[in-house]
Amino acid sequence: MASPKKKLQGLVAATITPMTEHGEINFSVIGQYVDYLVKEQGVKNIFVNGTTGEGLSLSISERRRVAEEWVTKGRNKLDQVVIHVGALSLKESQELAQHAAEIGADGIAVIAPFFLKPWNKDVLINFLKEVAAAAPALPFYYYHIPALTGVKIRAEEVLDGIQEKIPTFQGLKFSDTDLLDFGQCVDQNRQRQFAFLFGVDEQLLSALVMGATGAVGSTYNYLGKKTNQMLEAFERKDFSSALNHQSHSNKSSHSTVLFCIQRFINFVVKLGFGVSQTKAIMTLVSGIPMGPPRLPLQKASREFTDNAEAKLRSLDFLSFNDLKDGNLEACS
Ligand SMILES: CC(=O)N[C@H](C=O)[C@@H](O)[C@H](O)[C@H](O)CO
Ligand SMILES: CC(=O)C(=O)O
Repeated sequence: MASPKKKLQGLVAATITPMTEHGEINFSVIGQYVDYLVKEQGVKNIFVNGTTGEGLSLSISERRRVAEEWVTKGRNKLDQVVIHVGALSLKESQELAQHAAEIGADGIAVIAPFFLKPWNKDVLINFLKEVAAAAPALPFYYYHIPALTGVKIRAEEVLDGIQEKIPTFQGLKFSDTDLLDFGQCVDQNRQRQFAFLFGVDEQLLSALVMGATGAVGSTYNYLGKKTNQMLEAFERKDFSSALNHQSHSNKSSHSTVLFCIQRFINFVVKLGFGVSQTKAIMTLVSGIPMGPPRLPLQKASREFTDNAEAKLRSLDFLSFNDLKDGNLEACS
């Protein structure tokens, strides 16, 4: 049984896997990356080898080494390190789950298998159960991301009775825009101490209203500080500040943080939000080289990186320096 440890809450950064220009993993910057998240963004939880981390584009031995590096460098600095261990091969997934336990990770998360797919909730739960059983002392999270897995089984159904099947089940990472399904997950599990982690960053405020207890996302790598202020305002039940996070009321509604976060994410979405975009933006904002993604081909992403810098520097609503310093009040 999982030890009832501290509940995972607040912001969780979906970490990028830094790479060299040749596409090899650049382990040497992970320590610096931990410090950046903690000191500059106020983010102390991470989700490793997920979508943003390109977990499914890495080899199993790379995934093991990446997980080890984050756990080692995060020791005494981070609150929780959750490792995504989903894979098409149950054996590989179990191997990664066991490995996560051995290295002292704080939890594991698993997506639905996405090639030969589970056709109903019981088949999916049985797969998740087999993975969870390989790490019987680690909190287990189901990572619901139907747009990418193609597994459209509603999360509400997956959660129904899951704790009886998976005793280590501790929460849901919900990366979908169906707020009805998300709200049902919260409502149907009120007596349980599950973590409800929302994964569509641009809709976080709406998800908080529906009962999200935290959020996992790519944008918390570089918008963590501002998003934390929104969470704090929400926590104080200060909804107008959450929506309009600013100390001076004489600014136009366009200068509000929520809308600035939204504008910024919208800008990235228009660039074609993906791992290469996230890597390029994080490199520019943090100064830590994230390199190209493993996929797609490196040349294309390097072209993108050059483009991204020019575009980021010419945003009409936010200066590059204000973005870097997290001064989203400066949004105009
Ligand atoms: C598909 C994907 O990568 N989703 C991320 C996490 O679940 C989010 O953090 C998005 O990157 C973000 O919400 C922007 O759309
Ligand atoms: C965003 C997220 O949670 C992931 O990259 O897996």
